[in-house]
Amino acid sequence: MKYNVFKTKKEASKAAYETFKQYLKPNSVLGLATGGTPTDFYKEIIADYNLGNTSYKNNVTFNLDEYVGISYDHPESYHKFMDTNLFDHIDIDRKNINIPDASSEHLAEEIKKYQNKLNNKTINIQLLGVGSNGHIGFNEPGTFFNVGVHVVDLNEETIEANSRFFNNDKNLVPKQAVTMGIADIMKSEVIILLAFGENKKEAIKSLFDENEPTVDIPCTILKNHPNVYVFVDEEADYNK
Ligand SMILES: O=P(O)(O)OC[C@H]1O[C@](O)(CO)[C@@H](O)[C@@H]1O
Repeated sequence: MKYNVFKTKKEASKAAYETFKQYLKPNSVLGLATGGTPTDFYKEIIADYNLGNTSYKNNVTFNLDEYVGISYDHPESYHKFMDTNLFDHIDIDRKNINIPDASSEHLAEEIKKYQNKLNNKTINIQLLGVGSNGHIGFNEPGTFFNVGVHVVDLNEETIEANSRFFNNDKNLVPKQAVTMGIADIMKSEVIILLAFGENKKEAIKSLFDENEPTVDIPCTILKNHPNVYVFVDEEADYNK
């Protein structure tokens, strides 16, 4: 695991983008994340695209997750998030965008479909954030490492943390999500994990301690991945 500390989220995101670009090919399959963490990273993608340095015409994307129970046009749906923060600003072909359809009435079928699509591709570069409880995607503590795409009940800590996107009202936060599983994430060739803020420090620390990976802190499975880059700001630096 390569560990990189920068003063700010902005600087760390810029450096993470440089690493991303080293691996980026015109036909790379990209695994994408949402939440507060990747926003500056997406700004870097857009800025470089606007300079004419990149094109995403032939890239395929897979998002990690989506809330169950809110529509695509809800401002906090991850479909909307991706359009607003990235897809509306680059030349990606809409038919190459994959995000779990968590609003489907046939969720079990949708999950199967998403799993099949993932099984037929290799994610070349996976972008990850991490929850303060160590979740990656929405794989909450206790999730088995061999699990694929599934519906998850969000735990209290996650609902509390994400209420900042829902007028600070926990009751408005969806209680479930569809998420790629840890098994899917671990198949990615390169993982770029970003973490910003004091509340991520413990999760980051768990990536570098002497302990074996544990389902109690899902991100610790990344110790078993051969090619992970971690970018943090000073507040999330576990050495401080
Ligand atoms: O980036 P945040 O909002 O702190 O959330 C942490 C992580 O949890 C998720 O929201 C769960 O998908 C990730 O997208 C995110 O990186």
